[in-house]
Amino acid sequence: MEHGQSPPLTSTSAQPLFFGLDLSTQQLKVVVLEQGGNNTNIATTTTNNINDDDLRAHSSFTIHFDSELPHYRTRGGVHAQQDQSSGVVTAPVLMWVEALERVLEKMKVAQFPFHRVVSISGAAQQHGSVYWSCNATQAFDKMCEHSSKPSSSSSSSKLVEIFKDAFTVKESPIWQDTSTTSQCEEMEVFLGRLDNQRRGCSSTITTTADDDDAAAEEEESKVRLLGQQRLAELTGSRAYERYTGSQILKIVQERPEVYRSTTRISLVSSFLASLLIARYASIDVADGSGMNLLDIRTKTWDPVLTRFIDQGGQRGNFSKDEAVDAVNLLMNKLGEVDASGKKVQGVLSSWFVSRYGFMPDVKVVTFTGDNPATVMALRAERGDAIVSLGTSDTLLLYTDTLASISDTDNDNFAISIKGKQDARSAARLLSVGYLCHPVDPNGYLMLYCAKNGSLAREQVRDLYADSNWDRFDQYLRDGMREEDDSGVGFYFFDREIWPPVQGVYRFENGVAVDEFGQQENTGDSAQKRVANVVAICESQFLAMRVRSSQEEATPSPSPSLNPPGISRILATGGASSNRVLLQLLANVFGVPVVSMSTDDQQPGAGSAAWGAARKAYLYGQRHSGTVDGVGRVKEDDDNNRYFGRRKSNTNESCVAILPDLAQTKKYVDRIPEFLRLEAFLL
Ligand SMILES: Nc1ncnc2c1ncn2[C@@H]1O[C@H](COP(=O)(O)OP(=O)(O)O)[C@@H](O)[C@H]1O
Ligand SMILES: O=C(CO)[C@@H](O)[C@H](O)COP(=O)(O)O
Repeated sequence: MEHGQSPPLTSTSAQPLFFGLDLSTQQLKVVVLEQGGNNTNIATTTTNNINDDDLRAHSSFTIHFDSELPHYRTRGGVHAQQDQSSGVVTAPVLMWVEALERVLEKMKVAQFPFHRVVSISGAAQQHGSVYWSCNATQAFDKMCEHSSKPSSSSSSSKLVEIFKDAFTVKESPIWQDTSTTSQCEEMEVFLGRLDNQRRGCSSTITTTADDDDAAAEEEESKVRLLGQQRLAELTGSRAYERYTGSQILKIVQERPEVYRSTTRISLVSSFLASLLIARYASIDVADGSGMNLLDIRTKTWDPVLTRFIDQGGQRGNFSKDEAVDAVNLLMNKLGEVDASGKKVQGVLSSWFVSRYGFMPDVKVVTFTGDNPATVMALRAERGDAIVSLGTSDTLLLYTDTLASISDTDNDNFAISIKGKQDARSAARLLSVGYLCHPVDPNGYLMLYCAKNGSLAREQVRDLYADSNWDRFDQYLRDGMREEDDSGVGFYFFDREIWPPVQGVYRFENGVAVDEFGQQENTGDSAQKRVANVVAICESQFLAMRVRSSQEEATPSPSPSLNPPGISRILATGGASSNRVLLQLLANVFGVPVVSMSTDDQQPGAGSAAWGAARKAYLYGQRHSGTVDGVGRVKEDDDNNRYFGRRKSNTNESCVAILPDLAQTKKYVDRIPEFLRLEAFLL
């Protein structure tokens, strides 16, 4: 869909509607689903393989931040600090507030039937955080005052006006931020030391008596790795810069007065839900597991970690024994977690009711992260890999085990780490994380995320393919046909998550090609154009493959063609509209790729919003089902609802892209060399 254009709304049906929002990196999207009824609106002409039950697409709307809210001066929806090495990346929180109002105004102009909306849920880019001031409650109250006045569009009632003083931090740190390396280290070292103490092991860096630097370095590395392992076991992931815990710690340390005056901390998802219900909404369990603060098994905030952060980390004066009993401020600021992911957080604020004509009892169901919401949209089953090619390239694997983080023999873990090399391989092993499933209480999502996804492909397209996706596709197709498979490239325009490296490197036959010098020397050679287009896409997908199955670090005499445990990929996100890219993805993984289109005009781009609308449908209204003694729908029925009738009613085969296994063999053979070159960058 062209950004900012709305479809004509022609339906006269009175079927209920379900709203799904997605506040992603580059835009705010709304996907509206309709239950049953005549199918007269957009997205109904597509072969829509998600649309396998009573729900169909009704309409969708978008506000693109860069082009439609230019006064915030974002690029790719964000502000990156001029000094790129600082790693600071933020988004203006009021831009998100304004986007919400603007998208609803757009719907109003298109005569959207707001009165038919029954429930709303939402999704948002993960990990980003929003800091509310003590004025927030006043702002929420103001929303309710406005409702008593007749509907008006006077500037005084604009949401940005109401919320202009409601935040202590105007620029929210987002998932692309990499400025918290030292805070991550602090969190890991802290847990490593605690663990050493627990095991009665006194040999930590602080007690190393001699001044042997190498030994001290080795010791520090051991403690950190032990802490990394502990943090991963506890929260699902080792410390990542983009995760919310280290971001909060940075604010506590660098702006303690701002932290103190913050009354509540939301994720981007729970912030958006709060605007809708005009009070604080709780953090969702799946999105909350991307914070390094939530115990992934008990689904509650970890008291030791939250207290450590509240006290300013290592620079503070943490005392372990106080942790459990003391009033834990950070825990208060975070509020409750919705451990089920299915709660109705409240009803839509009367501000929206009077202004747009919603009914007064519209239910708002817990908002989640964009990746878990995509899983909701696709009804992924255990063993499915979901690849989202949005701003980030993200791979999720629906599983019921926390395999790679809990199989390590803990007591031997630290002892077996001998030096830098081992430390690097151990860190690589922990380069994925785990989130709780958005609604399955026993399910987890293994997560691998690359920061240099679509925007990096766009840069290569602009440098080597005349800023044209068709040309880019043509080069990719040409390159995929070529016999020569000697090229590997790493296009980390921004510092990558793993490996934590910034820069552009291309290798031919294992030797670095010097083409990315001081002057941007893109040249005109056709060979170079093809080589770069192919190298970025192949390397992005190879990285995804090696992360999703950790066995491939060493060459195996008889490697399997597809990564163990993955039999198909469900692809989504803006770049999944590109069939050539999906063919390459199928070839690299050696499994069929099913393209999950949810929107006929920008296929794949609306999955998270679709998943959110589906959540609104499943949990925002009464359903018939087995009811327990206190009137709740039984868990089994809840889970069946999640899976729906996907198996019996799916037509995925018509959009599956099959792998060329001869190509897959080529990629499997290349994995050891790929890993060798990747390690070389570290
Ligand atoms: N034909 C295409 N080929 C490759 N990438 C594409 C194509 N069309 C759109 N994209 C990519 O899709 C990205 C947007 O994806 P989307 O899922 O909407 O992002 P987000 O949800 O993170 O805001 C754009 O940055 C763009 O590079
Ligand atoms: O950081 C992650 C996942 O860990 C990203 O996937 C963000 O959730 C942003 O999503 P997109 O805007 O790329 O969809």
